[in-house]
Amino acid sequence: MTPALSVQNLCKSFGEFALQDITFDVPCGVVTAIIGENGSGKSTTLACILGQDIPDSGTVAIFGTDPFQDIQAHAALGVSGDISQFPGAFTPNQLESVLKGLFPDWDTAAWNRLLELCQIPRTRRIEQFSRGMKAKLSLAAALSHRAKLLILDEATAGLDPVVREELLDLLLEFMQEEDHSILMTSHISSDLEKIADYIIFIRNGRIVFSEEKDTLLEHYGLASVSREQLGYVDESLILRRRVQPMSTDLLITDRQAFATRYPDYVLKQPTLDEIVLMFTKGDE
Ligand SMILES: Nc1ncnc2c1ncn2[C@@H]1O[C@H](COP(=O)(O)OP(=O)(O)OP(=O)(O)O)[C@@H](O)[C@H]1O
Repeated sequence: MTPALSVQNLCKSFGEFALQDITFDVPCGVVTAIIGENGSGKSTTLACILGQDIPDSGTVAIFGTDPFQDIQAHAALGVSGDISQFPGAFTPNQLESVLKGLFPDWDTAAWNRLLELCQIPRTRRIEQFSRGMKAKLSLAAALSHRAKLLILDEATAGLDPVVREELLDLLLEFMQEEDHSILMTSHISSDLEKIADYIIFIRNGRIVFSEEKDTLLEHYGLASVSREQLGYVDESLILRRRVQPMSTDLLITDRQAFATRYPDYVLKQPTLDEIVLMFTKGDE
């Protein structure tokens, strides 16, 4: 099946920073999250996909076609978060008039429902909105033009837990349709643990790993071993290691196998943050 989004060998340099050979697909029906430290290249990747930055090389296909040649592919795309900036002088009602003209499939009923649900005032200027209100408005707009692929850049950043939960519920509702997909960036691992199916970790402009979230959380393990215990551990089970003052942390690829072979060792299921930390601070 044609993926919702296919990114091949994307490269983009800004002085010392270089996005290098970014390649991944977002299959239909899947939520893919790009994670990584500040400045690792997440937003640049999205900006290249959306044509806001011109890549030095590489290709982007949305539902199999070049989004810059095929207007239909563009209409299939909903954008939210930092990358979607609406004119502050507009009210939501004025914004709707513009969006209706831009998107032939505009769904007025969905827009009305979402504005009601998110308690967005229709006649207040957007520049007077709080960050949470802007985030909800931008997601409402993305969800109201019957997009099949949502691209969300830090869509839940800076929001209180209640608003975050509301936005995540809207995204989960969007994902009820099997041909819908999401590509998102986020630093909030609890959000990702709730909605992402696939995790792509970028560091210094390169993909370090891309893996199913369930594989990361269900199969990986985090062991804490003494120097003596470390000597007995089968190297082939160790993905990353991080030396601590009193022990060594090991990121293990097969938690079950490790638990069977070393039943007395301290071992737990890692969080997404701990996995990222092991890839960032640990050694191979
Ligand atoms: N228009 C630009 N001109 C020059 N440098 C840029 C530009 N856009 C991004 N960069 C640089 O590219 C690098 C990656 O930035 P990017 O915004 O993609 O990171 P990020 O992973 O999204 O970070 P964050 O988590 O902080 O949002 C940074 O070093 C940034 O300074």
